[in-house]
Amino acid sequence: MDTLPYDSRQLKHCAGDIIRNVRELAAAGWTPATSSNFSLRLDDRHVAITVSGRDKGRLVEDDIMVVDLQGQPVATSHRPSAETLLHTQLYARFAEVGCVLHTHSLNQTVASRLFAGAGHVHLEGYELLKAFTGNSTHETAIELPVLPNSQDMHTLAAQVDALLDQRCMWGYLIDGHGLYAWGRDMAEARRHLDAFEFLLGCELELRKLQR
Ligand SMILES: CSCCC(=O)C(=O)COP(=O)(O)O
Ligand SMILES: [Zn+2]
Repeated sequence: MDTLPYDSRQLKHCAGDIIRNVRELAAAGWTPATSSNFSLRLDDRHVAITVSGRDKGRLVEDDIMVVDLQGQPVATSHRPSAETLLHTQLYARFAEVGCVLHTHSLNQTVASRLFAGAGHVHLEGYELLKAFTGNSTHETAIELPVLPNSQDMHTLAAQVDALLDQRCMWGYLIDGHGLYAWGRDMAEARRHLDAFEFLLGCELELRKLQR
């Protein structure tokens, strides 16, 4: 009999979705050296998230585990991502958030260093801004926040909460670290992640050309 507090078929479904998508992100070089972490909402109290320290390009079903909305492991001895709190804070705060993706691509990491002083990356006038839910024209701008890095997830989560108190956003950079992006489901979170990656690449190229 299944006595788990979540639907194990749903976990299997989520694990497959994470594995398929992360394989593509890893093939693009966005998850170097066991970096990055990924999650999907299972239900209103549980989240499927990657186990800490695994090679994200070679994930198997056993590399996806369940945590509650406080980030505590549920019915498993696995250790969840070291950055679990940065995922669960979004699920706990927004009932509509269904997926959180975190990657360490070269563009994301270089941009986080370059724009750390400004505290944000200004993205304006790009057609691709329409990839972000809520935008319907290129005649708009997004400030992608760049937060100071910390090994203390409570410090990082407090910075994110302070930003979310002020504005609606679909992602942020952490200095010298990488990008967090989210959405209502995997497709939307992937679209946001892909759009941030492309736009950061554009900004870095422009900086090179303007030198
Ligand atoms: C070797 S990468 C350092 C940790 C990190 O930033 C990351 O994204 C992966 O951590 P996890 O515990 O989720 O494997
Ligand atoms: Zn990371």
